[in-house]
Amino acid sequence: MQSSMSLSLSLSSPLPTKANSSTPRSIRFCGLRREALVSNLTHRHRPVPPQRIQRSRVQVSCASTSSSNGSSASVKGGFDYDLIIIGAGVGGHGAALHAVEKGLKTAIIEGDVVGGTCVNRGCVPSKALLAVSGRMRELHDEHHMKSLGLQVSSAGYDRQAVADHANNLASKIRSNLTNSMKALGVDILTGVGTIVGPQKVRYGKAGFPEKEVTARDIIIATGSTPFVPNGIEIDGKTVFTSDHALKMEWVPDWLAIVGSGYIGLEFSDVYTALGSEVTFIEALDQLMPGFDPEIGKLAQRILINPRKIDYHTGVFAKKITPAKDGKPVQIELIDAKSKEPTETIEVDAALIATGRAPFTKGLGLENINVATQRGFVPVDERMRVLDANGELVPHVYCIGDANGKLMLAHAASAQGISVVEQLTGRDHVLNHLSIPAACFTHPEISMVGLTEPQAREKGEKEGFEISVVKTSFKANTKALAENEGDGLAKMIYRPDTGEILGVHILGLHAADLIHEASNAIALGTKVQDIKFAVHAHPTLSEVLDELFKAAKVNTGVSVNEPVAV
Ligand SMILES: Cc1cc2nc3c(=O)[nH]c(=O)nc-3n(C[C@H](O)[C@H](O)[C@H](O)COP(=O)(O)OP(=O)(O)OC[C@H]3O[C@@H](n4cnc5c(N)ncnc54)[C@H](O)[C@@H]3O)c2cc1C
Ligand SMILES: NC(=O)c1ccc[n+]([C@@H]2O[C@H](COP(=O)([O-])OP(=O)(O)OC[C@H]3O[C@@H](n4cnc5c(N)ncnc54)[C@H](O)[C@@H]3O)[C@@H](O)[C@H]2O)c1
Repeated sequence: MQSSMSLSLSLSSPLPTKANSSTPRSIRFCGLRREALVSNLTHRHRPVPPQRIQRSRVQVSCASTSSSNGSSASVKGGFDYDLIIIGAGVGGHGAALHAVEKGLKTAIIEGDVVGGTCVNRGCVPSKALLAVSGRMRELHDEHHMKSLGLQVSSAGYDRQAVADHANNLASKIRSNLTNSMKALGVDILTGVGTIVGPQKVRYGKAGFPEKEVTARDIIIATGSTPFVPNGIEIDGKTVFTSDHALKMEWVPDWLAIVGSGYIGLEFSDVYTALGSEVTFIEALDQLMPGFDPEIGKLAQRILINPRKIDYHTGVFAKKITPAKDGKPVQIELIDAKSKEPTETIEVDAALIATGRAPFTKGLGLENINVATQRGFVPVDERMRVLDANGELVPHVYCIGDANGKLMLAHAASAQGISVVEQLTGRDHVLNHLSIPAACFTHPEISMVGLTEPQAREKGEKEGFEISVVKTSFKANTKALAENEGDGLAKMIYRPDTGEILGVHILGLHAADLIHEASNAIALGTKVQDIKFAVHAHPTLSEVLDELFKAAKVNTGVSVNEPVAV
């Protein structure tokens, strides 16, 4: 199990960006327009030979047409396709759309439903539930309402209608994704895909004859499933994972959440808003160990302490037994270091949020001499798959959760686009340190780049100083108008060069605010330049404006200083 936060640390490379103005405008993926994804691309490019810049002539529309491979390109080398993608989650979808746009004859193989984890069991339904919890929280906050001059009689909810909202949203986005691929001419092949040899994939559904297809290049995009530690028995009713929780079949009075990462924290926001009491069980010594420690502490003050949440840290859930025969769920805890039993707690239900495991079984990796590492497919910085000897496997790439680099939807998609750029003649390395992440609690938490301890460590190793600046939401007019002054933004940067190393935000709409910082990192924009960018007043974006303006950079060169007129 790897957290995205810890994984992001080892990655670095600079990243300027070039937006692609001819990207179709009407396709949406998990709320992100395609051009937004493309604009996260880069760099280190060599000129593309003109004959390779073929564009699909298929017009984008959301009409549901059967797929007929709209790409005008014929496949060189006698292959059925230029590109086969195994897995139609957000990573596969992003890669497929970019591939047809680049003129590649493309097929995508899906063994279950289009959209994968994010659309069906992840980002999409969880954000629908979080939209409900945000409103419930606000309506129940009498003090907040009174200070705005509002009077609201007690707010309630209809559990089934809440569940339907999440489910309907997933269906809608799933059908948008499917239609966008069909409209662009991606062949959607149904069945579980297995690599049977170089450039050859077999796929099929149980009860149907299997088929074989060939392609010049293959992208593995098979994603992940919930990781459940040994000793924990899942019954899907009283002991469950996020897959079950998203169906919102019931709201337990007392819920234990094992793991205080993204999933644990987001679900604690949902369940406490709907009336549950929550007990966190976290193996590490503090809650939310993946966040910048200062942001983690503040998150504890805002998101944990005032709510009906208690916690046990430094303990493992060694054994969990579902409720049965009138007995509640039993959770046996052991000390994370000594492994000695500490206590057994009894709750109504337990949500297991202990990370994700790569979904790579049955993929036939042994047929191309690839040995997984704890299930993850080993790749280099260009997502090219490495074999058991550490050599590149020609024509095979792996993107998204299955490679474990950064388990986020937009990272999977950006990796897919990056691979297609390489396949169509432009060298490309994605800067993972420019990829933002967000936790959609109320208020939200977001981050990009290094945490303060990581930046300090890097500075010590590489011999540079770091500086930190902070701004509070309490000084922001818009936040105060909303009566949402709780929050902090901090930036870690190099005072000698103005390079932005990391930005962390906790506060209203933090997930949206982070993009100014992530784009600055992606584009290599320095603090001394961005501090002169103008922000509309009164907006939350002024929180970042204040942050940039508070930074003190001394490059020894005065050309960037403002000129008095
Ligand atoms: C509760 C929850 C909330 C989340 N919220 C967010 C969020 O807000 N923001 C965010 O960025 N990320 C979020 N994530 C993470 C995000 O869902 C994943 O990072 C993302 O889905 C990974 O995309 P992927 O394309 O790599 O894999 P997946 O989305 O997992 O897709 C893989 C697809 O491959 C298919 N497949 C697997 N094996 C085969 C095979 N052999 N043949 C054919 N098909 C196969 C699967 O059926 C699946 O459809 C969340 C995750 C969870 C669980
Ligand atoms: N908003 C988002 O972007 C979002 C939301 C949900 C999920 N995700 C993605 O899904 C992935 C999985 O999320 P997650 O929260 O399950 O994983 P995570 O890695 O973020 O957190 C898991 C936590 O569980 C703890 N843990 C592990 N085993 C334990 C045990 N036996 N007992 C007690 N604690 C234990 C770990 O120390 C860690 O803090 C993440 O990597 C994230 O990228 C993203």
